[in-house]
Amino acid sequence: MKIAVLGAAGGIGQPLSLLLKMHLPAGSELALYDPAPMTRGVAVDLSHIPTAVRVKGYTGRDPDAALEGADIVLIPAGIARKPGMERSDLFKFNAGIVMDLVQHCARCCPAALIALITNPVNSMVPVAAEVLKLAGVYDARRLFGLTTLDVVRSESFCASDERPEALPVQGVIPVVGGHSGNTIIPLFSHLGGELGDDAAIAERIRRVQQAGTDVVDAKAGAGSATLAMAYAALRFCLSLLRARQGELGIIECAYVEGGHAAAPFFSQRVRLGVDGVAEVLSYAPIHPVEQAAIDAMLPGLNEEIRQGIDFVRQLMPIWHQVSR
Ligand SMILES: NC(=O)c1ccc[n+]([C@@H]2O[C@H](COP(=O)([O-])OP(=O)(O)OC[C@H]3O[C@@H](n4cnc5c(N)ncnc54)[C@H](O)[C@@H]3O)[C@@H](O)[C@H]2O)c1
Ligand SMILES: O=C(O)C[C@H](O)C(=O)O
Repeated sequence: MKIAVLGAAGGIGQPLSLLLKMHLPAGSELALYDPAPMTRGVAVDLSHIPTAVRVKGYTGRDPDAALEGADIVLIPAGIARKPGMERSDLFKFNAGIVMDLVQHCARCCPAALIALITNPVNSMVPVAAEVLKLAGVYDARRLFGLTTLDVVRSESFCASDERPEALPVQGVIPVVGGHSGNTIIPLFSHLGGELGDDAAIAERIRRVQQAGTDVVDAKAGAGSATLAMAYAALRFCLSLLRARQGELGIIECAYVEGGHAAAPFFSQRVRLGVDGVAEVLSYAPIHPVEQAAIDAMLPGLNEEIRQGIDFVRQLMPIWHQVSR
């Protein structure tokens, strides 16, 4: 299997590449692309770790050599938030980057599974979908927005300093909706047991929704979540790989197209198979507080989706003229 990381020299890209070098199955190939000149150095550095994973660094203007033959493409390319910013403020910088990179994916590895980390995820996945559609290679089963960090946080927040052993079984708490502010809806009701009153449930949801901003504020201008994100992306990538190699029963949450009546793209539990999403799974039944949170955020989520689609539909014709 060949795994390409686009944005590999960045805050997420470096620890993610390290984790991949350590945990990918023996014989895998890791292709690291970033326009930052240090990328080859990152690859040389990682190549000194004695695991049976080949690493190669690529820089320069386009990622084609890194993408050639890739089975999975992980994209943490683009800028991150600073205090006071919303994820949506990143749209104008990151949409062009994603549009460009996904065009290269369409050309060089049209059958690859693509997992987008770049924010705002709620709009970037529709951007990528439109690009792939225009290139004639779109398959909704193969495109994912990464929301695993919300799942990871929901699991972590079940434990506390007093009860570090309270971590739930991995994957039991689905996080649905999207990946920004109130579109992030962790369904703690799936844990079963005593949930507390409505205010307590709402507060648990709010804590997960706020978690990204807490990191941004705590890093005080030096970026957003990188380390837990790298862990989350590794976890998701290994699930994709296991499913691609035929293992059954692999379930993850991800922001994908289809499967939800109220929004064309929605983060939900999916069963993974050889070609990506094999089945979108129901998250019912849920608590009324969780349902109210979903209902309240849907207009905003649909607006973010529309922004991504419109961006590509307006820009792609101009883009093609300029690049001809
Ligand atoms: N989905 C999530 O849960 C989640 C979590 C954390 C961060 N993020 C997002 O991930 C993105 C990256 O965050 P970061 O902290 O690694 O940022 P960063 O600035 O540290 O790194 C981004 C990297 O992207 C590279 N880059 C820029 N243009 C590129 C291009 N055209 N092709 C390839 N690489 C390119 C830069 O050179 C840089 O190395 C941000 O948009 C951030 O908001 C998402
Ligand atoms: O909050 C951010 O800007 C980064 C990421 O989306 C996160 O949830 O940590």
